[in-house]
Formats: sequence, structure tokens, C-alpha cells
Amino acid sequence: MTVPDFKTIRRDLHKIPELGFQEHKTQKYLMDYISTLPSHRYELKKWKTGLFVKVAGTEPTRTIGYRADIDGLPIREETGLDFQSDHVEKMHACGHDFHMSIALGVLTHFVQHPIEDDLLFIFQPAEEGPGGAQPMLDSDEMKRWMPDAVFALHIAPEYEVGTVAVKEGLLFANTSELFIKFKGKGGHAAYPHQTKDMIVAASYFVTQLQPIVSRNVDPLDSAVITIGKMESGTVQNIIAETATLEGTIRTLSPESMNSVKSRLEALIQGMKISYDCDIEVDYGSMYQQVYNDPEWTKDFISFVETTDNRNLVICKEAMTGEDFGYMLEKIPGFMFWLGVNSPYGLHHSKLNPEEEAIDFAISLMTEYFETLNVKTK
Ligand SMILES: CC(=O)N[C@@H](CCC[C@H](N)C(=O)O)C(=O)O
Repeated sequence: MTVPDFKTIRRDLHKIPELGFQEHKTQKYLMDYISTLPSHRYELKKWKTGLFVKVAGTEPTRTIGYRADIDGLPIREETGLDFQSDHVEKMHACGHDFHMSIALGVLTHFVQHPIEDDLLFIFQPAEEGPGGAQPMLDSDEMKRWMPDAVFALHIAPEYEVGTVAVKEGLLFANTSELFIKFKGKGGHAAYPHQTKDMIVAASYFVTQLQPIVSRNVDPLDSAVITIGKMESGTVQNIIAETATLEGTIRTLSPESMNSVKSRLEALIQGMKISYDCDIEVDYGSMYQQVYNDPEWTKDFISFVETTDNRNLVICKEAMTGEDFGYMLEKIPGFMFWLGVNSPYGLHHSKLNPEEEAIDFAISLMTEYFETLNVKTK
């Protein structure tokens, strides 16, 4: 079998981004590709819109897990690339097209050149929300094929291709989504005294959230509250009866997440009195922090250091979230950042990672897994 071009595979996947638990075309694409590999070397199980693929080892004593997330984001792509998204208002703006093609590359290698250990490839839906990692962990397939260690990577636009950035311990933050609904009383723009204006209430609330971070969280224990969406009103001369806010909370410690939410709820009680309105809060999905197992991470760091043409960066923790944190809570392993050098960052409509990072990552991970194989002997 000739080795396929994983950049072409990435471009195919880039054209068909789908939101969490709607990844039907993506799942079919992955399955169609995997079905071209010798079928006696692997076992495949569909799980919702994701996949588990177990590649048989020659004399397995353990199972090594590798996870790639597969969903896209609700963003209108503005890269102008000739393989731009075919799906309106959807884009692979967080690099999951890279994550999938790298996983397919590693999978292909080990189907053709098995190591002693079994390998479990986890193609996970809904990382951007509402979260696929925890339900996958709870699935019968995962219980049957539970890996002894699990690894994943995430593209990093800020680093050059060839860079691996990682750290032991905390890598990504605790996260919670945030959905707030305001209900007041609408009316004529010229008679505000007869209304309860929810544009004024919601705007005030957005500004009141900011001091939670600067005045309630220990400065040495960071937090972020971002409101990414605000919706209200119908036309310029009608006072808005309702308003909705959507956002996310990020904290370095689980304890700070609880205290940020307590402060937010206290503010809401005050707002209800001040603006004489109803306010409902819903936290949506919450993700466990990504905590890299120190032993596995040290092992990976010394592997990267001792190989040529790989630039190792010991990075700081980031306020990004990842439901891979749930896998690392149960199974030792690590996640790392893969340099892709894009002038536009994650979740940007012009994100354009350099595709040379795909082959770099495939050889990085295949060599690393081969090193682990030697260590089991
Ligand atoms: C790596 C990355 O960008 N992950 C997302 C995870 C989103 C979690 C959830 N939907 C939330 O917004 O809290 C991120 O935004 O960090």
C-alpha cells in the first residue's frame, strides 16, 4: 500500500466541518479512509458520531491510547483558501482537521508496522461543546479497551512548525460555559419609565462581571470571564423585553471556579432587585482541567530533547479548555501543543496553520510510540 498524502486528507476534512455530535460526514470520511487499510489489523467501533479504532499489537501487554477531536466551530471562514469550508457558518478553526489527519497518519503507520502493544485511536466528537470525552469514557467500548496511557496534541498557532510545547501538571484550565437570560418589560422607546429595559440591564451586568476577576480571585490564581455573545432587541425605537448573554468562565483551580460562580450568582440577585427583572443562569457544559501526568510528560520531554530537528518549549499553562482533561483524570498521559505558525489564532475566521506540521507530528508520534514499545521489552 502506498502511503497517502495526509495534507490532502486534511484539506478534505477542512471542507466539511460539523458541530458537536453532528459529525456524520466526518465520521463517514474517517471510516471510508480506514476501510482502505488491511482489515485484519484493526477493529473499529462507531460511537455516536465518533469512532474507536483498536490496532492490534504483535504481543500486547498494554494498550496505548491516542485521541483526536473531530468537531468544528460555528464560524464563517474567511481564509480565502481554495479548500475553504463547504459548510455555511462552520469552520475547522481549532485545528481538529489537523488533529484527525495526524491521527490517521499514525494509525496507518501502525497498521502497516505494528508494535508489540495494542493501540487505541479515539476519534472524539464535540470537544468544543457539549463534550464527548466524558460520555466516551463511560461507553462500553472504552471500558472494554481501556488504555493504560493516553496522549493527544493541540495545534498552537503561536509556535513555529517543528516546535513541541508542553509542561508537567496543569496545562489547560477548568472551564464552564455560561448562558444568562434576562426578562423585563418591553415598550415604546419614548416611554422608558413604563418599561424594564433589558439592554441596559444586560450591558450593566457585563461590566459588573469584570471585577469578579480583578477583585474576588486571588491574583496568583488566574480566572477569565468572557462574554462571547449578546443578543437583545428588535428595532431602534422599541425597548427590549429580553436579553441573552453567552460566555465562558476559566479558572486555574477548581476551587476558584466555585467561588467565581458564587460571586456571579450574588450579582444576579442584586441585578434582579436593581432592574426589577427575572434572570436565569445555566452553566452548560463544564470541563475538567488538563493535568499532564508528570512521569509520562518527563518521558516525552526527554524523548523530544534527544531527537533531531525538534524544538522543545517548556510552556506555561493556558486558559484554554479541553475535555481531554476527563481522560487524563482517569488515565495517565499528557497533551502537548504542536507549533503550526499561523498569524491568526485559534477560533479566528482566518486561522491558517502550516501543513508541514502534519508530517512532523506523524513522525513525532510514531517514533515516540516505537520508543515506548522498546521500553516494554
Ligand atoms: C482548545 C479550545 O479552544 N477549547 C475550547 C473548549 C470549549 C469548552 C466550552 N465550550 C467553553 O466554552 O467553556 C475553548 O474554548 O477553550
